[in-house]
Amino acid sequence: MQAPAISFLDVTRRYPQKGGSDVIALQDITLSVPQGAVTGIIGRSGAGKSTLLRMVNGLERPSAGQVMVNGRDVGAASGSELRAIRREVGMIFQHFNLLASRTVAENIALPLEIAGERNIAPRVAELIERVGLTAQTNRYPAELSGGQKQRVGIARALATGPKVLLSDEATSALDPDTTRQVLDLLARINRDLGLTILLITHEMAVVRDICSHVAVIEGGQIVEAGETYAVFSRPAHPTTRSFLKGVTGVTMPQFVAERLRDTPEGASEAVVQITFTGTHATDPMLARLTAERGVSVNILAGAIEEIGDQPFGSLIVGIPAERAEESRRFLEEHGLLTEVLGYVD
Ligand SMILES: Nc1ncnc2c1ncn2[C@@H]1O[C@H](COP(=O)(O)OP(=O)(O)OP(=O)(O)O)[C@@H](O)[C@H]1O
Repeated sequence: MQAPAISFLDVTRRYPQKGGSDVIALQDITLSVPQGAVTGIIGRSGAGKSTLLRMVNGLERPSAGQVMVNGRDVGAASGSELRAIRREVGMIFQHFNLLASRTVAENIALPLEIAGERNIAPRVAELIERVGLTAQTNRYPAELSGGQKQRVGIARALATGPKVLLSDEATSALDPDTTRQVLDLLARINRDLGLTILLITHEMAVVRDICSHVAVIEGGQIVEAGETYAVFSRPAHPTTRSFLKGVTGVTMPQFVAERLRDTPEGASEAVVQITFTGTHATDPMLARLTAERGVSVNILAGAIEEIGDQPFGSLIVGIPAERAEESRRFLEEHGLLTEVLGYVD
């Protein structure tokens, strides 16, 4: 197996407080970020996301443990070694951090100038084309939309040819359409350049849309991590479940919600949510349930999305109450996930 692009090994970060106990921003974090993948770290405000991200380019150092980037120990690096790591790690920001007095081209050229590169113009032109800003080459940041500013940020981060791109809430200041476009651009860059992307976000929709892997952080600890489709289909931690509310799957139709109750006594149907991922998504399991077991299934709502490159389907169905348990077992045995949401008369 390929070595991870980034590994956090038992990383703790404490901030000493004058006259008080330390703030523990991160505690015993162990996490691998796979090469060439898009990995999302999701958490609420204050969970420790920024601290974790900033360790990858040495803006923060661990109080204990190690952060390895492409086999190099960032926490122990100094001087030229740290500069070498930083050339391999680009970063984009929520508020873009562009220089107002420089044009699009001049902002993108800046890291190349700092690195002492010559013959910068062709490289800048290529980067501008990659992010779709050729018509804006000589504009100033104040003349650009938020999405265009973030494209400049992305081109600037790519200028020195990094292997890893860090994204600090890059779409949090953008509207949903612009967010979609910027995420599409990041996904394309990940594919075309094989760049590893590590992003932090507080929105599960961002994880759903571009991350193949996800880690959920709370109170400075990773509470759940794995491939996105796996975490989405079987979220184990309550925090993950609360982040997932409304982000995937189907919403219960109003006419069902109004009649739903918790107890099965005397009910005619059980209302069951069925989730299927990967290859199971296209299996005609409901048809088989009817054909093989003679159970008639009443489809109430459904949606199929793509999560982490895998089909991810959710259905809400009505199943005759007295056959519900047997039907659930049948579906689970064939790799689908089921949950009884309630009962209707
Ligand atoms: N320099 C510092 N000194 C003291 N405490 C700090 C410092 N930086 C961060 N912290 C604390 O560490 C914890 C984690 O902060 P961090 O900024 O990493 O969280 P976050 O998840 O990125 O939050 P947000 O989304 O609000 O930026 C918080 O409790 C924060 O107050």
